[in-house]
Amino acid sequence: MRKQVIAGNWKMNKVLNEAEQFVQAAKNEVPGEEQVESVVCAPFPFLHSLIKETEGTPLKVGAQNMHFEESGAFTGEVSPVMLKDLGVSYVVLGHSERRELFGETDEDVNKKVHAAFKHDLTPIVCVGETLEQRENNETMNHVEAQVKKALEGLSDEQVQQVIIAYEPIWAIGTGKTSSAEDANEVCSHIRNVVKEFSSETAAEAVRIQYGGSVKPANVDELLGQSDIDGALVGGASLEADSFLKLVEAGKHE
Ligand SMILES: O=C[C@H](O)COP(=O)(O)O
Repeated sequence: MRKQVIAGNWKMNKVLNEAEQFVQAAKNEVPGEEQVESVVCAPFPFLHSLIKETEGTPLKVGAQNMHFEESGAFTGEVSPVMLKDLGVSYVVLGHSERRELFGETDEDVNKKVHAAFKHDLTPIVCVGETLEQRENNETMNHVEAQVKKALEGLSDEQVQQVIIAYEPIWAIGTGKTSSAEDANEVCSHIRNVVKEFSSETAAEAVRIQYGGSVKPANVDELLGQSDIDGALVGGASLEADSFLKLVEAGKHE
């Protein structure tokens, strides 16, 4: 049985004081790690403080991006070595906003996934189609290509540890959610892709989240699907109350 992982992606929101207040309110209220994995992926300037604040609690801290190089002349970038040194556990890679707004390619995402494993960070790899691709029935092919490119060169054991977040781009921040059945169909396809690409063991182990306007009102139905193992949540993860409802739902599935 795969453990659900509920990750909040705060994106470029909050100031330090607000971030600290959030984790103070949530860190001892989230269920134990054996029931559900609870993660907040915060902006870089908050990571150090939030990791100190959450030490010894089930609430884990993730980053929203990183460079694939360990160090060097990459002005403005943050390396996996820096994240690991701070105590970061998870890193969101290849979010559609990174791909669309900052030109990240599948090759970049693949290099970042390898760098994450090298530094013992759990990658949350985002894939998903545009509205146009969905309307042209290209969803499955597009998502399949993204998954294969992101996982290229990983060992079977590494694939088992990856978290894949399926986020239809048209559902992000729009209030439009994929129906639970449609989301599950794509997640199930992703699991089959992993099976062909890697192994049945990897396909059984890999966690596949859904993301795109997940909120307390729809999370139960989404997490109740056979191939959805958690959620990557933007807007509804910004308030502790709402985030706690989401992780509570993960516990029940
Ligand atoms: O990473 C999170 C996703 O982009 C979903 O964002 P949203 O929950 O605000 O739609």
